[in-house]
Amino acid sequence: MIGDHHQLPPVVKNMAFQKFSNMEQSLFTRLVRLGVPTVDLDAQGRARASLANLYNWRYKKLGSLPHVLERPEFRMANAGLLYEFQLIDVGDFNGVGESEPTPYYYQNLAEAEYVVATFMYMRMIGYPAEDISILTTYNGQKHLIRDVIKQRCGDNPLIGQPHKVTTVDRYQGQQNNFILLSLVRTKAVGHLRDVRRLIVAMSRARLGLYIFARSSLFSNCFELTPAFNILTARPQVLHLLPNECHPCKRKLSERPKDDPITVSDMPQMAQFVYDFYNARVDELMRHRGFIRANRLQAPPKGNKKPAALKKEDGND
Ligand SMILES: Nc1ncnc2c1ncn2[C@@H]1O[C@H](COP(=O)(O)OP(=O)(O)OP(=O)(O)O)[C@@H](O)[C@H]1O
Repeated sequence: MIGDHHQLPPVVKNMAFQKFSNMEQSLFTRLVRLGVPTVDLDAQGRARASLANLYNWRYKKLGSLPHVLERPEFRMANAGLLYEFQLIDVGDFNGVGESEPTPYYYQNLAEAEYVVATFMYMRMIGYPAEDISILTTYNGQKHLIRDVIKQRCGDNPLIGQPHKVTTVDRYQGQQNNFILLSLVRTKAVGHLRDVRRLIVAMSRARLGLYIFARSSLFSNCFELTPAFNILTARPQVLHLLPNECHPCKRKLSERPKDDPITVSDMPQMAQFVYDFYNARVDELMRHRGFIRANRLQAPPKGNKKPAALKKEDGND
């Protein structure tokens, strides 16, 4: 029998079966708890070793197989992005963070727009759409992200659609090269406090993981500290290198040629992506004459005008 009791258990919808018969506990967990001898696998073959550090603390001694240290795709950086993983702090948009239009149906518009803008940015610098999955911890947010995609780039053949937009729970057992993750909540940690959900969320990406969240909330949650201590050791504003194209020619360990630009919030990212797209389409038209390119809708309007992008002096 094979299983990972550090990931999420089966969903049992019947309350009596779930609580009284304890059927929420998988057979594998039951056997482990009864002291049945088990063998722990001690090497993962999915992700860059740096990404695996976000969840290997939960296992006895989880190292990495040689191919994730040696193969070129694992040695190269992610084009256009300074870091191969980052926690991006997302503030309120027009005074709103999480919202709950109906009970337990959580949404966060700032994160939805930020995630979609990042997806569009990645597409414009050459990432294949099928290499990117968008995950979130709530069904409400999944629907909101799908709506934002439809509105911003749904019918745009230059951008296309991500491989999947779904919840962490539904994505258990699946993987993709690049994962954009929205954690939604801004007032309470909610069900990410279940470390098994955190482990699933952190372990889906092979090459890049970008987490959009209210940083102060999650980094102060005791259960999540091993992962969030690593995440918060890096700056929590998105660092972009828009002159790079996918596939990246920069090694993960190499300093980029240009100084990165930092994005302070969602409206700034949305405006940047809007301008970046228009500049690219104009350039295509200049060089290739007429092309059929959709124009983007104006970026989301906040109460304040988005600030100008900042160039970082040097990079750490
Ligand atoms: N020995 C190996 N050689 C090459 N690639 C490997 C090896 N082992 C695992 N992988 C890669 O790692 C990925 C994850 O492996 P697998 O799906 O077996 O893990 P898992 O434990 O079922 O993952 P999870 O339950 O976390 O989704 C595979 O898709 C494969 O790409």
